[in-house]
Order: sequence, then structure tokens, then C-alpha cells
Amino acid sequence: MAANAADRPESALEAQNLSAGYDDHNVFENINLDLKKNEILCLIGHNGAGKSTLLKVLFGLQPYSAGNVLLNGQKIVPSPSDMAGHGISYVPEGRGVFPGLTVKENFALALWSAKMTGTVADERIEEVLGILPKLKDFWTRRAGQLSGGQQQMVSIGRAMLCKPSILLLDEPSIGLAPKLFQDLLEPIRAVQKQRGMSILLVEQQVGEALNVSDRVVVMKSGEIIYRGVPADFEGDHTKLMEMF
Ligand SMILES: Nc1ncnc2c1ncn2[C@@H]1O[C@H](COP(=O)(O)OP(=O)(O)OP(=O)(O)O)[C@@H](O)[C@H]1O
Repeated sequence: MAANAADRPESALEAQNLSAGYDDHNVFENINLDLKKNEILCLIGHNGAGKSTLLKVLFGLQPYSAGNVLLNGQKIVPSPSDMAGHGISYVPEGRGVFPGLTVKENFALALWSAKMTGTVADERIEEVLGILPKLKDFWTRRAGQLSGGQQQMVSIGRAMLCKPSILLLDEPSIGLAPKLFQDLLEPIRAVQKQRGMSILLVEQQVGEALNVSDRVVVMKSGEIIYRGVPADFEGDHTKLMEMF
């Protein structure tokens, strides 16, 4: 019997036959990727495969030359401000915290730019500190003086302030030991399940990322060469790494 459309998980953010690149060179062509509601989809692949470019295109930071982007099944032309307005947060590779500001000030700036003030702002901060309580340990320190892992936590915490329905995370593990990365991912996974958030996680630390992902997609030289679930690898993610 054919699957009923109602049985299929709904799409949150979708790339349909998408082509994009830089200058006159396409990094990928006719890519199809569907981030479902309430899932963590892990996108992995070697350096230069096109993963960050795809994330940037989906958030509207980079144009595309062909295809469509769909948000909740509706065609859109993404722009960062519209995407933020739709409850989508993007955490770029390399953290992007304001180094001269304290963690508290980094959060205040994000709340101010999202036009959140007063008790709403206080509640959002409390909520994020509940998800990532370690932030309290360095709340009044300058972000630029924190370790890589602490800065990553600030960057992700800041992205969570607007209670995103979709989170685009570009290599949050960069510069982190596997244990620190695991410590960062676990509370995010917990809140993702609790709130029903969708996360597109670009990663190279495959083992840790697979532990918290629902599905996995492998990209190689601008093409998607594999789609599956972590259980396909029976805990041996080296099989997955051999693909790229
Ligand atoms: N701003 C840019 N201008 C021109 N080419 C770029 C630019 N950014 C990326 N590229 C090129 O696009 C291709 C894909 O890069 P991209 O950063 O998307 O790959 P990636 O899979 O995210 O790699 P990594 O894992 O190293 O971050 C690479 O060949 C890269 O050199």
C-alpha cells in the first residue's frame, strides 16, 4: 500500500534541485535536501564538499543560481532577516562572538537586535542558562578571553535566545575535544526533542554527531552520495568516513 502523505514527516526546510556557487563556478548542482520537522539531520563530507555553502544559501547569505528553497513546504527566497523573523537561527563556522564584550553583553546585543526587552528578554536568558548552565560560570567575562569550547557555547546559546524552530549549525566542533563537543551537543539534543526543533548539523566529528542525529547525509564534491540513518553503521562510523 502506498504511504499516506499524512504519515510522512513534514518538511521544515528544503533545498529542491538547488544549484549555487561563487562567481561563474557552481559548488553544487541540483542538490535535494529535506530537513524534516523535529529532527537532527547531520550533513557530513570532506573539506570543500560544499556543506557550508549549502547552509549559507539556505539562510540567504549566498545566492543560488537554480532551484528552490522551501520553508514549511512554501517556496521562499531566503534572506537572513526574513529567516530570523521566521524563527531560523544560523551559527556560522568560527563562532562569531564579539570578543571585547562580556557574555552577558553578547546576549544583550542579540536580544536588542531581535527587539526583545524587559521580562521577555529576562525569560529568554533564564531559559538558555537552563539549557546551557555552564554559561553562568563565565557570564561576566569577555567572550574573547574564553576557551574555544566556551565561545562555541556562547555562540549557540545566543542563537537559542530567539527559541528557533530551525537551527543551522556549521561545524560547532571546530577546536573542541570530542568530550567537550559531546557535552555541548547533549543539552541541545535534549531541548531539540523537548521543543520539537529541527537542526541541520554540518560536522566532521562524525562519531559524536551521529550519536545525536536522526538522519545522516553525505556530501562529496558538491553531490549528495548517501542518505541514511546512524543505525546503518552499527556504531562503527569509520564505514561512513570511508565514503568521503
Ligand atoms: N567566498 C568564497 N568565494 C569563492 N569560493 C568559495 C568561497 N567560499 C567557499 N568557496 C569554495 O567553495 C567550495 C565549497 O566550500 P564550502 O566552504 O562550502 O565547503 P565545506 O564542505 O563547508 O568545507 P569545510 O568542511 O572545509 O568547511 C570550496 O571549493 C571553496 O574553496
